Amino acid sequence: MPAAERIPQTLYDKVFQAHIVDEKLDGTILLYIDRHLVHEVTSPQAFEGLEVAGRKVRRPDCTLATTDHNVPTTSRKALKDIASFIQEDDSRTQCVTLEENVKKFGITYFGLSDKRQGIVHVIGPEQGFTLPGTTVVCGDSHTSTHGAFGALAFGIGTSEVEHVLATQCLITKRSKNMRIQIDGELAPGVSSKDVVLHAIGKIGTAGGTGAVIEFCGSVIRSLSIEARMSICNMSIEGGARAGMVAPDDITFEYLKGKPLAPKYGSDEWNRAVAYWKSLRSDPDAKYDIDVFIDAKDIVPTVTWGTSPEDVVPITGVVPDPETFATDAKKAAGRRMLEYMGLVAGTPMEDVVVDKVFIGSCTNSRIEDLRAAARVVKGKHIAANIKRALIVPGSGLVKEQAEAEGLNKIFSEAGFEWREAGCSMCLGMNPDILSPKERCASTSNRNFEGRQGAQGRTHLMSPVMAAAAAIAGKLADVRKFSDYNGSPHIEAAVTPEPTPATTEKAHPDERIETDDVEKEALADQPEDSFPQVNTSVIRSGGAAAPAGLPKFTVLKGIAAPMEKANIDTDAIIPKQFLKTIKRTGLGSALFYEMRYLEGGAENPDFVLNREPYRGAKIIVCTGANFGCGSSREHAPWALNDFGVKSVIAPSFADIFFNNSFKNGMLPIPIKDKADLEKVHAEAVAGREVEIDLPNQVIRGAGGEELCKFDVEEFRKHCLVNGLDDIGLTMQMEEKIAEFERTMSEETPWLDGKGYLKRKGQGGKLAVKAVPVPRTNRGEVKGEPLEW
Ligand SMILES: CC(C)[C@H](C(=O)O)[C@@H](O)C(=O)O
Ligand code: SF4
Repeated sequence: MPAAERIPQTLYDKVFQAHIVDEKLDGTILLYIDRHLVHEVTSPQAFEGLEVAGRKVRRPDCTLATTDHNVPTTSRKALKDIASFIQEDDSRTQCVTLEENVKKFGITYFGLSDKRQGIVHVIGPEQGFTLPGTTVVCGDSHTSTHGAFGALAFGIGTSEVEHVLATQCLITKRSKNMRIQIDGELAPGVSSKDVVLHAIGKIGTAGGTGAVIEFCGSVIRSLSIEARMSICNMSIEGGARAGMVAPDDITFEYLKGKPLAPKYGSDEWNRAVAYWKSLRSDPDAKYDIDVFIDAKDIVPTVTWGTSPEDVVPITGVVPDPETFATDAKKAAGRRMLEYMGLVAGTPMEDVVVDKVFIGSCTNSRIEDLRAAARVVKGKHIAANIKRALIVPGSGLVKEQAEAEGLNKIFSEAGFEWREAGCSMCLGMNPDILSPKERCASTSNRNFEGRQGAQGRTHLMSPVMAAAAAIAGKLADVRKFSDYNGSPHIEAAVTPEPTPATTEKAHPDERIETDDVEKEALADQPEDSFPQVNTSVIRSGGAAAPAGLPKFTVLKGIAAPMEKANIDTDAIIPKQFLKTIKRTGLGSALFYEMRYLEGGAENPDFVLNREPYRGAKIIVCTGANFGCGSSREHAPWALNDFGVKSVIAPSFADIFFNNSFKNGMLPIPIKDKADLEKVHAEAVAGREVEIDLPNQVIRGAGGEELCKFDVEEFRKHCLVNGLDDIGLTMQMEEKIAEFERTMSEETPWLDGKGYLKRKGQGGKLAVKAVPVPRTNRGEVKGEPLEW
């Protein structure tokens, strides 16, 4: 597959190129997907869509499902089945629905009685399902985690989940190349989480918009796979589509003996490793954005605000919003301090904590637990700590930790030792914060209400969370007597080979951290796609079902908003993700902002005021609209409310995609003067007209306010109301041909054992039965859930 190229390529270019099934004139690409992970929250509507259209899952052998977000983390000793185990109705429905779907569609599934169950981004790597050079997707934004293996891994929305289930392909575009190079040596007490929090603080939450980040440099090379996963995991918090690390001996070492990896020492293994070794950026490859970080500038880092970019060294103080660059930033900063219950100037080490959460797909792997256990060993959590939870990322992590006695160390120190799941990372299960409770958390998002309505989250590394639990307040782990001076915690055990990489510093391209540059980063042009002359866009023929209402001209009231970084947790909070339908979410749109405590409408919120109650358009002057989670519930809620178009300076990638899949039109307008014209109309309460065929926005009197860009293929689908799954299915021959080549060139990607169960249909019972072979054809005797 990896043919020699004349144009120097990055790691991302190589993996992307190797998966192109078809490319249109406008740069729209049909990309083959090797690995699809599925969980209960973002899949019900996708399976329903398949069923309604009478479609099958194309590659059950390349699809792996588990249940993680909704599951209680209490003891499973008395577990009979998921239906009787989950108390909360909607959570139960979602999990039971997944079990029905995996049976119906013949997909491998790790349920609660299977020790391989866990957070979807922990189990994929653990099983060797995630492999270098693969494309990996999941209806979940933190799919970026898998990039640690040199995979191109990214989150998708539910419509795209359906698309991949049906076709094993996705319609996409090339991303920009971004490189974050971290050189030097990490000091004791500084971990990969500090590296990524520091990087996000530097680039901002929109810094990586439209880009795939390659993490490189001597620090990355020295890190274990687990640590690399923590870094790639939070690429999404830096706004990027994905994060990647070139595979090396550390990667190969990790994969040895993994159930779904090629068998170590076999011809297939050797062939795979030879291919994987080619997955390095060419020495003269070009990056659109380059960032350089010196390891000696990184200290243990914590967040103070409600966005992952609000970071400060633990030795610092709560920042003063009055010193921020613009009025909008000052106002946002004031709101954050109020929400977080903090006073500017307070030393971070004086901030008292109520709860501690060590878990999530960022930091719930064995290495994280070992590091935290080292800090708490022989100590006890402070008297003011109401609860301290350790939630292993998977049943296998839990088992390993117990074998090492870590559970004992934690229990003796006063921590709760829980079962695997997402838990208090977003609290879709019963593990939540009470209002105003403050949490030291190893998770990845500190958005308002994320861990519980009005909960206050501070993000940090596992050793820092452990230190906070012992101190009862945010604490500098380096001050723990037996911790200071010990070697770096996440150094990989395998000796580092000397790779021929491009990892040299580019001093003249280093970026500074001020806000102006953060914005400039976010504003990098998105569409520099090469025009490759292959086939032309098909128009929807008879075989293309017209599944969506057509979008041509939209005229209506536009609601003005001014905030930057409006995240999808704010658009639709987690408690509403438990639905298995796409409709009915309109009343929950912007729930926390729209309603006061007790449920009355907040009269200050724009959508509660006339004439905006009937808004069809939102005009937001703040950048990065729709950042955060991949939940398609966000566009569903907007759509259900009646909003069909959002206009903003920039959008987060997944939200942007998800909107089009629902017949909605997100319009990025970078020109401040143009955006201000539309915003002024919205503020005046006048109607705005969006004319998609002519790509013009007009005022109420028909006068032109500005023009806008839209990709040709997306416009075509919107104007004609086309279901793009139908369009992709017309490409059957090309997809089948791609699969034939793939089976010859990368045979280790065919899930042989899984294929065996293809076609067993809906007759399977949900019970543990021994499966003689894994998809590698080896005898394992491990029970599967069905
Ligand atoms: C439920 C899912 C859509 C969501 C995501 O995409 O990130 C969740 O995992 C989260 O962390 O908010
Ligand atoms: S971010 Fe949290 S909720 Fe989302 S997948 Fe990871 S652990 Fe689960």
